[in-house]
Amino acid sequence: MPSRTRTHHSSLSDPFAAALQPPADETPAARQARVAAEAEQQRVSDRIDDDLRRERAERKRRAKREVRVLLLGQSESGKSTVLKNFRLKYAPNQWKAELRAWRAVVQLNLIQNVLTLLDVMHDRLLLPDSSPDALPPPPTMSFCDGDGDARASLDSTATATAARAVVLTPLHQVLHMRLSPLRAVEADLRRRLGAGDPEFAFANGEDGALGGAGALERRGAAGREFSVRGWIGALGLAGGADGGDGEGGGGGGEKRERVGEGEEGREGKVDAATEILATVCDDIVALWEDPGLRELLRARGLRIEDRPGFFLSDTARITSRDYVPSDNDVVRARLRTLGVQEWRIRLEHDEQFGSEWVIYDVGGARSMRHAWLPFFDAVNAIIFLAPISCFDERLAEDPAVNRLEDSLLLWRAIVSSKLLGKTTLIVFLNKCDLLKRKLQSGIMVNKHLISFGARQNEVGVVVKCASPPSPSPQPKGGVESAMLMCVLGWACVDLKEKFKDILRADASEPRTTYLYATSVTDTKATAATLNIVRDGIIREHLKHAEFV
Ligand SMILES: Nc1nc2c(ncn2[C@@H]2O[C@H](COP(=O)(O)OP(=O)(O)OP(=O)(O)O)[C@@H](O)[C@H]2O)c(=O)[nH]1
Ligand SMILES: [Mg+2]
Repeated sequence: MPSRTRTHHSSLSDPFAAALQPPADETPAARQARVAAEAEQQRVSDRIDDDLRRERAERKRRAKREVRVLLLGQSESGKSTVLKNFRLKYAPNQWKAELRAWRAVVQLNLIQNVLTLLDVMHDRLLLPDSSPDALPPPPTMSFCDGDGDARASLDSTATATAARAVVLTPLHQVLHMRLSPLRAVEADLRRRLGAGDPEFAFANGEDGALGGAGALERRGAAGREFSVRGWIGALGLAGGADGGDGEGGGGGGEKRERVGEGEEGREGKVDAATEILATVCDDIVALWEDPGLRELLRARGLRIEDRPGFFLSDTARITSRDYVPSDNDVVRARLRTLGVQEWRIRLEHDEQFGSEWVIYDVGGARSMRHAWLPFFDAVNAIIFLAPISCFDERLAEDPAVNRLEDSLLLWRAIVSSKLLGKTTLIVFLNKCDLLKRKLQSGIMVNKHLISFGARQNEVGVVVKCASPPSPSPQPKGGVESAMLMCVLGWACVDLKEKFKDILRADASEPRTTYLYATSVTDTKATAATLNIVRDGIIREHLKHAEFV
């Protein structure tokens, strides 16, 4: 056995090879067993190599099939809401399976609505004779625009005076007292949804999001906002490989109990939050329908019904013991995003190319925007959300900045980015429903947006449009409604132009860009828009991949 002898000799200078050598006195039977074992080891090793090769090839195939989309826009622009719409439309079975898990979030939103009302009353009940200065600004999430500090302070003085004129009664005191236990329920729900977990955080100004806010503001809706790094973790959803849907950015951490099931799921009984909510249902309804409180809200310029996560109109339904959130409840529920969440969505009933989508949902607050950059060169398309209803609001993180101006600045940064030169850009001019409501209440766009100054004197144009030129049909509701449609149309058309102007002036490369006026809480209309968007993205993707 010359070769063996040779190997044996070479092993003298190689301690590792020496260790692997068969003993010099190996018997034929032992040799046979050894050779068989080595062959088996080789077979296993080859199988592992094959598996890895197959996995790599599958990953490559998948990457070709995958469509990657990045959702961008300031906080509260509607990014997560678009993601929800996408899942509702294209992964309906998984969506349905998760509805129940959203119950705690909707309950938390409702309780936060109630606590905001209690805070508004609290100051009034505590300070019946206080001076106007003692009253803090209204607890809106974003700041209403003023024409500078002096004007703002005049406004707040007038607001405080009007609020002081509202009389609260002992009934308000009783309701306040009866509903106060909801503070503990709120804390409990927050804990169940992830408080104390380093992966989760509250928006209590940790990122400067509430800078410059007054005391009530800090206690108000914004201060209460709840943030999560990932729904799957917060809601205790199964997610991941089986469902073809999971989260990357926020992954890890222990699996919490399924909050949607809570104690009920484990023990067949109703959980504490649900039980307490059921017992205070009538008090919540009484408080929300109370004329005195409504007057106080009006006096303080607080339109809580326009705030994200508003559920007071659905109190009876949500506080029932067997409440399961509807599609629309989940779409309207507010859960602020932290960091970047990666969602893998396998489109149900769709086997063709483009059946796998990876959607990145990011936190939109200023302090989180640095985390967007690493995803720029990895996506086929960006859906940019610009909430156009916020023309009269200022950024929570920087009250000096108008929210609409911030969106325009963000848009400019995106179109001028060289990294995004080949990326399909889609803009959703979002929250058109809220814009319509604001215009209906008499607020004018050009009063708040400096860059719309040129339009300031063109209200006449709107008035002239009161009788729409034929052949446009007269909208239902007569001249007033026609005027409103005109204002809305004018604002949208003008804003669309504004976004296009920026694209023309600042784009790093010329490219197709799609702009849509949306209200993404309207799931039916959004489903139709998403279909068009999906087809457009796939077409662009195929073009770049040189498949067509
Ligand atoms: N009325 C109305 N509300 C909307 C619309 N789009 C989003 N919302 C609501 O606005 C709130 C904020 O939406 P999100 O999707 O959470 O906003 P986001 O951009 O993900 O915000 P961050 O996670 O903070 O970056 C939610 O309560 C939504 O239901 C819209 O078109 N109309
Ligand atoms: Mg979000």
